[in-house]
Amino acid sequence: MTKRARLIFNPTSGREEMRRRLPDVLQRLERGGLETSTHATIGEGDATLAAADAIERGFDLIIAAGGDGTLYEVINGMAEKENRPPLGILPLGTTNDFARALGIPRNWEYACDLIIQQHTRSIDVGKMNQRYFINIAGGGSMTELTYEVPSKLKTMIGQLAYYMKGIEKLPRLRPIELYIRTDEHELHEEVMLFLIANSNSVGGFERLAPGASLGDGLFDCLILKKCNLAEFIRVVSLALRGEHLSDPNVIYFQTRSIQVTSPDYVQLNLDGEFGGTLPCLFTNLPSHLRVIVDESGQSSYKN
Ligand SMILES: Nc1ncnc2c1ncn2[C@@H]1O[C@H](COP(=O)(O)OP(=O)(O)OP(=O)(O)O)[C@@H](O)[C@H]1O
Repeated sequence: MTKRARLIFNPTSGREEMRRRLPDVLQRLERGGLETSTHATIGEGDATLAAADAIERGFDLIIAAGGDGTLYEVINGMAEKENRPPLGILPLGTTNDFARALGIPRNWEYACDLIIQQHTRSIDVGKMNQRYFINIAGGGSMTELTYEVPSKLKTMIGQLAYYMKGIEKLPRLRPIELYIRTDEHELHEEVMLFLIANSNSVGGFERLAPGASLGDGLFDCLILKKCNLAEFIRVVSLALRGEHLSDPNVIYFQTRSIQVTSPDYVQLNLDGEFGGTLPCLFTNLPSHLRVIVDESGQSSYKN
């Protein structure tokens, strides 16, 4: 039976690939039995409204085409609804951390074929106050950098934009004072940054949270204690190799809910987007969303 899909795409994502690909994508989905209508996003927040609207209109499937930013917005439109149809992903953004965590290929034809096959997997969703995330949340000086890169700039120079911004920001590192409370831990610490990971593939740091699994109902929490620039750089280079968890400057634990407060003004980053400021409560919503994945080769998916 033909199913109705709603394709929500960001025409500015990546190198504007979706603009060129749209007719081919629609044709391929149609041939695979998915009658697909589209919504091109017009700016920030639009994908959230479009996803909520698609659920209300009873679509069988929602497809998010773009980068992590688009995906974040779509999930925020879906997470509070009672009925949540499966979510397909066409990873056409500059960064596609989440798609990579699920083993969804960047190749649009292959990604379309996965959506046609509709093999789903239930994944945990992170809730932070009234917002939702799937990859990672965090706060601290370094985590402010991702959403400061304007979308236009990202389109033009892609991944390079992140590195430029990162380098610019390094001398501005400053510690923040945090109070952290979970069922198991209570901490009061001066920290450089804290990260709450849901998946294990984050911002090019594939081994940042090696224990994180999208289906275990737990967050992997990483806290980098106050340190100097040399120590900071050492931890970052260890993190690239996945060897940072035993560093004395790193606190690591798993938990299902975590409360974070601070006397400082601390901005939050949710899946690379600005996510408000502290205080906040993070809760893991186990198996909250069904995402279409590759049945055969989920190399990086851990269960
Ligand atoms: N028509 C539009 N014009 C400009 N920005 C848009 C438009 N539609 C959506 N956006 C915004 O663009 C942001 C970035 O989108 P997305 O993540 O899909 O692409 P990207 O920048 O290539 O990838 P990433 O953010 O993963 O690096 C989204 O957060 C969204 O709010």
